Amino acid sequence: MGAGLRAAVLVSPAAGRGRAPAVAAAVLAELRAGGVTPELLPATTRADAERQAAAAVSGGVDAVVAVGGDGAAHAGLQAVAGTPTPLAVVPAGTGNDLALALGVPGDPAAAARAVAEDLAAGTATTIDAGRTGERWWATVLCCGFDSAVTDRANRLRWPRGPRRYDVAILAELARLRPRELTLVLDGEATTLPVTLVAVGNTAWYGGGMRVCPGADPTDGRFDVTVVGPVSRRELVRTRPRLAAGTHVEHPAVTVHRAARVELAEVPGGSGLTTYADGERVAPLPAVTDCVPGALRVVGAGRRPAGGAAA
Ligand SMILES: Nc1ncnc2c1ncn2[C@@H]1O[C@H](COP(=O)(O)OP(=O)(O)OP(=O)(O)O)[C@@H](O)[C@H]1O
Repeated sequence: MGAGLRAAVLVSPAAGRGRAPAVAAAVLAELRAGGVTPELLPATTRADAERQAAAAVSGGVDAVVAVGGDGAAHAGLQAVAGTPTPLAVVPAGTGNDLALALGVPGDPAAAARAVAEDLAAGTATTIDAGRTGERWWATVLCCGFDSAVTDRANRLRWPRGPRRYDVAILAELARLRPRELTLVLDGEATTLPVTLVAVGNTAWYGGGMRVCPGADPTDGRFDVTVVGPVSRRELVRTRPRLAAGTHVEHPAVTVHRAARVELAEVPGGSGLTTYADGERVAPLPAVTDCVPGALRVVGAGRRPAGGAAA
């Protein structure tokens, strides 16, 4: 049954500060041992990765395996979403929120074994995916404080690594103020001051923060967490509660469900953009749809979503 199985493998060169390339050989070996022929794609940029993965899907591979963090998965997703070809994520990045939500083993070799097992057995899990303009995403789309931090961190030349985020957070905290957004949820519009909006297909973003704790990627809808105006002090004090998802009990936080989410700044806004899977997705105004069952995944369901590695 497993004869002739082929998987295109994307390795995110910088993921996990070099962890993805370091585990790639073990991942390829596990795939081969499980009867799957890996085809390593030589992409060195995100655009190459997307193009090469799309060509591999057209060429009839049985799966696209993304080795890296959520950015690697995001690149693979562009090629497979809306097609029957499944995506596999092998967690080796700084942020592995999709792997966490899907219950993928935390160890890259074990994750690759699970992929080969599912491909050989012909089993896959189907989940929803978000679509904003032409971009697909799988985890959480965010707009507001968090997207401004990521935007700023990406513009900083110094310091390098995760410290960039610390500097960007301090800079954005210093200029923290609510932004007037028009939020349209399944056609119902409200204009309100917000600190951030998180549109969740799955629960986690930012490397293990459970921002949309009730999000279920099989229910055909997003969970939308809206954080209203909060002071700097409250934001700093409430952020640690994101890990457990208890921030939703804060009086400034509301949670909504919708299949279509439209976000726009009121005129004179500050040029906000949206990020999803840790990647820049689209500037405002942005319309996002939950596309039911758009993504098939293999190697998932080996532990509870968000659970500790088995
Ligand atoms: N195959 C690839 N080739 C080149 N670049 C890629 C590839 N896959 C992903 N990238 C890009 O590399 C960056 C980092 O990758 P990824 O998100 O997988 O790792 P990470 O460790 O979680 O990264 P970060 O900590 O920077 O978020 C992303 O911006 C992504 O777009």
